[in-house]
Amino acid sequence: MTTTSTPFNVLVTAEHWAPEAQAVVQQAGGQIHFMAEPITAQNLAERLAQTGAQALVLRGSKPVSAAVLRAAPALRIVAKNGAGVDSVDMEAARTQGVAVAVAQAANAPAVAEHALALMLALVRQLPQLDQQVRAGGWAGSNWQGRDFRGSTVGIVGYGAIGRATAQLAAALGAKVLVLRPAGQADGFDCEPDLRQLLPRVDILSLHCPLTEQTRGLIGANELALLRPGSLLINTARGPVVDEAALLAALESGHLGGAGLDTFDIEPLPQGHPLARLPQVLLTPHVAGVTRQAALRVATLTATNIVDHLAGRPLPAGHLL
Ligand SMILES: NC(=O)C1=CN([C@@H]2O[C@H](COP(=O)(O)OP(=O)(O)OC[C@H]3O[C@@H](n4cnc5c(N)ncnc54)[C@H](O)[C@@H]3O)[C@@H](O)[C@H]2O)C=CC1
Ligand SMILES: O=C(O)C(=O)CO
Repeated sequence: MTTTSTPFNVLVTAEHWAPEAQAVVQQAGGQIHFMAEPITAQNLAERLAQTGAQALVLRGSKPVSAAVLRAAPALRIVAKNGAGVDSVDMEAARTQGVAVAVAQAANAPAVAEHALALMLALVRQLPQLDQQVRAGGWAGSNWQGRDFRGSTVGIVGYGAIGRATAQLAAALGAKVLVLRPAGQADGFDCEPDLRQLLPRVDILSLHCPLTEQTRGLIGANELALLRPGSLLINTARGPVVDEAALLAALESGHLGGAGLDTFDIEPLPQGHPLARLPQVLLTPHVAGVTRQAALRVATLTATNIVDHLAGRPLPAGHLL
């Protein structure tokens, strides 16, 4: 059992957390506090100050700004209950000596399966076929689909999720091309230049974090470099893609379809133009949320907190 020397407080940016994760914290002497939605920078700062929390469990993309961190002098770790820390001011955390940890790779298999599900559904035009049958249509042998096997899948962001997605796609017979410095990544071909990679792929799947370098990484120029009829899968973060450019590429027919789990604004506003396009599959930022992944993520997040507060080093890749 993990223990820290003194009792500590953990604030969770949600109303629930897996009981198994709570048990890990409580057995180490931690007291858990929850927060109700909506969570803003202001009420998060207030609650951190009020609870004197040493650890913050970040569920979802709640704003952990410099002001929030300044309001929490006792805080020693922000533990993301997941992978993406784009809502955390990393520079301010460094300045204040607050560690930022992720549940590295714990939801990767789930996100990879979701990305692959989006790819297959789009390649086989499942949304359109489903609608056709419901409307009384029956294309039958007049329909011609296309194989996923033999497609080239481009992977941008070859970390835990990118690697898992590449493996699943390859297992189904796709060629994989990874955006990475020359050489090979686990046997997959690599291309170091995004502009060279884009015209070589049928499906582009995004798995990089949202950073100042990746914001708008896929804009109008990049979309134009994709082959006509290509597919875009974004389970990373909405702003990695220029949403207006994406819409234009879909409406012009240059892009054959898109599978999107993440958006500029979440929840996706009602009546959003993307929701009017039949060649677009939309899911509500749930790629990483399976029962199994949620449990792995929560218990790893709890272990990261307990270990860090006890002065034990976290495994490589967990502490950013
Ligand atoms: N839709 C969902 O439910 C989920 C989405 N995510 C998103 O997926 C992202 C990736 O997660 P993991 O694979 O676990 O993270 P990771 O840290 O294991 O991998 C990220 C990879 O992206 C690479 N990268 C960083 N900047 C890049 C750039 N400019 N160009 C190309 N590659 C770049 C890194 O070198 C690293 O290999 C998260 O940051 C998060 O935004 C993560 C989990 C769930
Ligand atoms: O882990 C993450 O970053 C998420 O997007 C949560 O599902």
